[in-house]
Amino acid sequence: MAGLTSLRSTRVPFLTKPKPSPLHHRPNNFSMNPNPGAGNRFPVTSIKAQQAEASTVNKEDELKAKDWEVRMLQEEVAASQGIRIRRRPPTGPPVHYVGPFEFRIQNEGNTPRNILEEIVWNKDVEVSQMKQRKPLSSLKKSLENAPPTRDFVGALREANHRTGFPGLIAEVKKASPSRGILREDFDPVEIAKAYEKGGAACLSVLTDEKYFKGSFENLEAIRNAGVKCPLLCKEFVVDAWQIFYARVKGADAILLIAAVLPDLDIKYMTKICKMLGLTALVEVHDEREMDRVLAIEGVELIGINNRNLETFEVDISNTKKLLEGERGQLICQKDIIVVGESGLFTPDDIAYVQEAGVKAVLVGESIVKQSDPGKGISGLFGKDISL
Ligand SMILES: O=P(O)(O)OC[C@@H](O)[C@@H](O)c1c[nH]c2ccccc12
Repeated sequence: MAGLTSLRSTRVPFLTKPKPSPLHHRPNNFSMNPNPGAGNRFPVTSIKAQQAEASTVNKEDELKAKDWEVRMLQEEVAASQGIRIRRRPPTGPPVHYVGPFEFRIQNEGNTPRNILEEIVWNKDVEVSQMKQRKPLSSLKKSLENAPPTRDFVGALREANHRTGFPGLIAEVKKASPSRGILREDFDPVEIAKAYEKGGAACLSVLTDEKYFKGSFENLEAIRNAGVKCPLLCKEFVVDAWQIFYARVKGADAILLIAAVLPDLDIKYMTKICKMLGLTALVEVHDEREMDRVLAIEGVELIGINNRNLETFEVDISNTKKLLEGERGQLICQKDIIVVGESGLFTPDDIAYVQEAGVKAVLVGESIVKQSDPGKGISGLFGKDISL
């Protein structure tokens, strides 16, 4: 993100003088008349109305400029943390913009650079529309009578102790941008029940519709069908509103992606999760993201994604790489549970990530594709883990 990192050096503060406001152009006798009404060409009321109108226009312009500057600063902070995903498509400064960022937008296309960025940009629009339909105040009302959440981390630890294998988070996943449709006859409740019967400790339910063909209805239906496993809402969170929404729809845990969220967002959102009784699964893909997340107080569950969400490349040795040396030691000291995510198909794969240090795994494709997803679990572990 050279554009952002180079911002500081290219910033030329207030090179251009602020444009005079329309009020500066008023005729001399326009508003300074100490004796209004006497021989004035402009009636006083219309002068006041014009002044008021001009000042509202100025205020609006000013607010737009401030809003834009805040966004530029947020992007600068994100870039300084190595985050390559831009939260929204870049826009030029508002009309009449004068200020430190005026040389900022240069040669930047507003097409997403990769699939993750595209998903995030879409999510931003989707969430702002959903927020209008269901404002936070109404979500908070729905939560007044919500049943308590289930202990997601507790279920993983318990399964790990009981089976000697990493606790399984089995994913209810119909499709993905990298693999297309995984299963045509997709009944989310039936799949969820089969997973539970097959020994899954927790379930992950994709809720993104556009790219993963999931939905919040699926999450709600699984919750209401009497499934006891704690449920992870698998979503691209860009706004704290989504956390409240997930809780209303029956989630016990929610995904936060470090490639998308700067540290401050992760801190703030993990606090909101705690307040709502939800577990945050904070997902990382490389060393830098792992180090950022390890420096945040209160994170108890970290997922290592073996899939690069920008390129779709899958490499399960990523889990091992990120748990080697001091990072692994720090994770042990902090008693953090690590989840090995994506690309796990065989008992050997499970043994490999377990050896690397994970206490849990997140698996979708290899089990959802089986005609009986419950039996798919025995195939994955090489053993029936339901007993
Ligand atoms: O189907 P797989 O390769 O077993 O992967 C499951 C899960 O790890 C993957 O769906 C996933 C991990 N992190 C994500 C973030 C968003 C969407 C999807 C994901």
